[in-house]
Amino acid sequence: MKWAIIRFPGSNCDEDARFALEKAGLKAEYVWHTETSLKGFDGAFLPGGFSYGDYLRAGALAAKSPVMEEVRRFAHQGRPVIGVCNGFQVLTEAGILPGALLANLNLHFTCKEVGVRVERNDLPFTRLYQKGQVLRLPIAHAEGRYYADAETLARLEGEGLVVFRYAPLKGEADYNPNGSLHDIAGITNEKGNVLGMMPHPERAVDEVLGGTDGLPLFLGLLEEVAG
Ligand SMILES: NC(=O)CC[C@H](N)C(=O)O
Repeated sequence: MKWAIIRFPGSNCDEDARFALEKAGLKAEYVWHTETSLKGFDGAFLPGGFSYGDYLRAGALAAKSPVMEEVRRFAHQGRPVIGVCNGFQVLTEAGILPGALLANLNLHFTCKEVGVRVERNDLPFTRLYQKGQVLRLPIAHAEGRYYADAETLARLEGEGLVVFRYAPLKGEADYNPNGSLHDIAGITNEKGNVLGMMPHPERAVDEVLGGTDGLPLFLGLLEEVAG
């Protein structure tokens, strides 16, 4: 299974994404955002970073890149698409996932480890986790506050599209790092083939990085093909 790691001007987690995918045994290649075809690829990974310097709104300009039409096609065809951090922002700005990522409530760039609860494990991305398991993953963002209108939120909850929620690691009361509604850290689409999340699983795939809780997400993608 070959993954396209989409590079926008200002992407900075592209190499981390490649490291994680390859560590899990998957093939990955970088694809510049001006490409109009993802022929030969099975999945698309939109990495974190500051595409277009986060001008206008994080992800807003990258969402208009030529390659995004292909990413949209992948999403509709049921192929796996993952957007992490800035990648999640791009997916919402492109309308591929609902809602928006607003400025953190504290108005600070927040870089720390957080608890992230797995809400469903019937997706390729989460099949190797237990439902209810709390992962320790890093976040690093200024615009990570998940927001959606009441109707969209009700639909997300009603259809079980919330995949990850911020949760206490050690019983702390202030576990939601950015003010996301319903503590939402990651969502999927109706088909369950598109994942957008603010925490960085690709930065938690080796003890030397401080933890390995992100690795099963990538290993799960491998199982999908093997199984
Ligand atoms: N690591 C990231 O992708 C975070 C950057 C992101 N554009 C932000 O909201 O700050």
